[in-house]
Amino acid sequence: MADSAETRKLVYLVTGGCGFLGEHVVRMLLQREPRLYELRVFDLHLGPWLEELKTGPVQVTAIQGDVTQAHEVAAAVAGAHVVIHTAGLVDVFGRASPETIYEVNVQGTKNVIEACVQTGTRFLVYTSSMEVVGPNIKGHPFYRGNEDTPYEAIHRHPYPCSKAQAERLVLEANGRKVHGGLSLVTCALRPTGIYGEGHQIMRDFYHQGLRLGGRLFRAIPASVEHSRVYVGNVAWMHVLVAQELEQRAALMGGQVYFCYDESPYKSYEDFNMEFLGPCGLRLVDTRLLVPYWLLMLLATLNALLQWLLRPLLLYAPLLNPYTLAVANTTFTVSTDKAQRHFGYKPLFSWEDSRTRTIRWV
Ligand SMILES: NC(=O)C1=CN([C@@H]2O[C@H](COP(=O)(O)OP(=O)(O)OC[C@H]3O[C@@H](n4cnc5c(N)ncnc54)[C@H](O)[C@@H]3O)[C@@H](O)[C@H]2O)C=CC1
Ligand SMILES: C[C@H](CCCC(C)(C)O)[C@H]1CC[C@H]2[C@@H]3[C@H](O)CC4=CC(=O)CC[C@]4(C)[C@H]3CC[C@]12C
Repeated sequence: MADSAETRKLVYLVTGGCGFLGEHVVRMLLQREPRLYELRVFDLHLGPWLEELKTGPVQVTAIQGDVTQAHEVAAAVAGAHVVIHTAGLVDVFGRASPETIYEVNVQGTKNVIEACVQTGTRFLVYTSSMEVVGPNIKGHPFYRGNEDTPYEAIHRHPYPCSKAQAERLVLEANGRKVHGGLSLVTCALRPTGIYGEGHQIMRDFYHQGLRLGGRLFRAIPASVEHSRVYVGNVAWMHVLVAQELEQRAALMGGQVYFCYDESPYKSYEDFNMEFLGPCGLRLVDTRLLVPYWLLMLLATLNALLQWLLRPLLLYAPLLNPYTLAVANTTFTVSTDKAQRHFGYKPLFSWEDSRTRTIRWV
């Protein structure tokens, strides 16, 4: 029934559709949006897995393009009903320059907004980040906070600064008149640290553990808690928002939502052990041997080395003053705003999310 030509009439565009989150959004749309007629997947680097999706009832159009190029974005957006903008440069390790991070995350988002306005696309869902809130440069904990919790969101690092700027642009664009005279409806989703199939840092930790004889070394106190969210639930939340934006425009337009599910609050390292433990790794407590001041010193040395070596090679280890500060600051969310506004409930239980991730690692 859902496959009849009359029910399939919507065109969706997913920017960054070949990334870790983007691929899950693309697959979720194909599974859970019966009104889909065409799905445009826009990315700088297209994945070979897209080919296998082209045989189904939905027209899957792969578009190799760059969000920093306004004309490429406008061509991809033209005729789309909904844009899900996940493309971004996720870099907290100093791999890219601050200018490039701004170009992709801020200018790229401006281009997406302007393309919607020019071409008459009315619904825009933006993948923001918890990082637009915190942890802030003062290392203040954010404990079981929600979208209305007061918090000093002050940042210096280019990644959170660029995400915050882009999120503001998206929210301010809500209500703008698009081509044809109707209003643009926008909203932003703020995932906490995402995990699941395709999470590259998890694989890196796994390989690092193997190299160290099946051990990883605890650097951060177990009492520092983080919220984490399964990629399938983040994708589901994007799909649900996209589906509900039209009917609930007055309520949801211009709003932000944290992405949450039933994943337990744990330290970054203990949480990773939920998956790496069953894969044969163990976490060794060396915190008494490596005190925080020594870690900070190592992180600062890494930053200095990165700067010194930059003319010769790219040195970008996981540990730097910023990642250490994020890993060492409690950031947990507790909210039901997405449930109240558009009926979100996690699609995957914690057990499911854990099993799927372990299988992937
Ligand atoms: N990974 C995480 O824990 C979190 C990620 N986010 C946000 O989610 C979004 C997706 O992140 P991930 O999937 O983790 O990253 P990712 O790096 O796996 O995916 C980003 C995608 O965007 C594409 N892209 C980058 N620059 C582009 C450009 N100039 N033009 C077109 N496409 C471009 C990349 O090729 C990639 O496929 C990002 O906006 C990120 O800020 C938010 C919170 C947490
Ligand atoms: C890589 C960090 C852990 C290494 C710490 C060390 C070296 C002491 O073991 C990761 C700790 C927290 C992560 C970030 C957090 O989950 C929030 C994020 C949100 C985003 O939008 C993008 C990714 C990230 C910044 C994420 C990046 C890795 C950590 C810093």
